[in-house]
Amino acid sequence: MSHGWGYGPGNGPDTWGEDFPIANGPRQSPINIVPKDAKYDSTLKPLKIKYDPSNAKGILNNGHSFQVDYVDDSDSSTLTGGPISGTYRLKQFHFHWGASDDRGSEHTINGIKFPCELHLVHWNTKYPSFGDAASQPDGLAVVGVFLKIGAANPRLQKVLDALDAINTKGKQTTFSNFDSKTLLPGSLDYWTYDGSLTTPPLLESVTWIVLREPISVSPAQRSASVFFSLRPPSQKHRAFKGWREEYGAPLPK
Ligand SMILES: NS(=O)(=O)NCC1=CS(=O)(=O)c2ccccc21
Ligand SMILES: [Zn+2]
Repeated sequence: MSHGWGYGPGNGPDTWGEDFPIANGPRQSPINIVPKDAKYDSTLKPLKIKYDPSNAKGILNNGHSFQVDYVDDSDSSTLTGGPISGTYRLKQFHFHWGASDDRGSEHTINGIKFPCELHLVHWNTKYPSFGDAASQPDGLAVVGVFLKIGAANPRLQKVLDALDAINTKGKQTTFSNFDSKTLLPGSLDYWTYDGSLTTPPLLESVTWIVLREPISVSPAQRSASVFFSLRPPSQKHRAFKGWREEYGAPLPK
């Protein structure tokens, strides 16, 4: 009997294509980002992020990571601007951690892995629901934020403190009044490309918006989440573009 997907030797990313043939599709994520190869696009806009802390609903151990789910029945927590058209609603955020400081992120920059990567998942309100949007080429927009080892990040602490209550797969608990905007770095400069979910079902419905500036996490904070550690999947090379705040100037090479 085939066991579920994961990051182990028998069920890791190299095996996912057996149950999810789209793993060999044309716009699979994650990728390696090479800043000097980013193409400037004058049509790119600044990101507009509006999150209502009261939309935070709960925190769940989904067996592969932990995710904070948001109420998404109105446009009170949205992503607009950037490379996307229309309004995308925040659905959830989650993290990808490594078992050690030298790995964990899914995207890489010049082949370098970060110890962690935050994903804020949004869905296009031109579709009636998240489920409908997830199967459309412009259905999802995920903001990726790298975490680097450094000073303790107080804004992460509320999330980390909740992990003890969800220490087994399927456990969830209330998680309210959390402003996920506080997790973002000072600069919203980004790279963007059309890609996919990085985990099964690997749907090719994601506009990736990867922020250039990382946020910090302390060694103690990282190890507090190591029991969610995930081995990052292999990277694929895909075209991507860069945007910078000053008059839409290209990101420095
Ligand atoms: N790392 S990732 O954000 O690309 N994939 C995780 C993910 C985000 S999601 O909520 O869109 C979703 C629905 C179903 C299966 C996985 C996922
Ligand atoms: Zn993710």
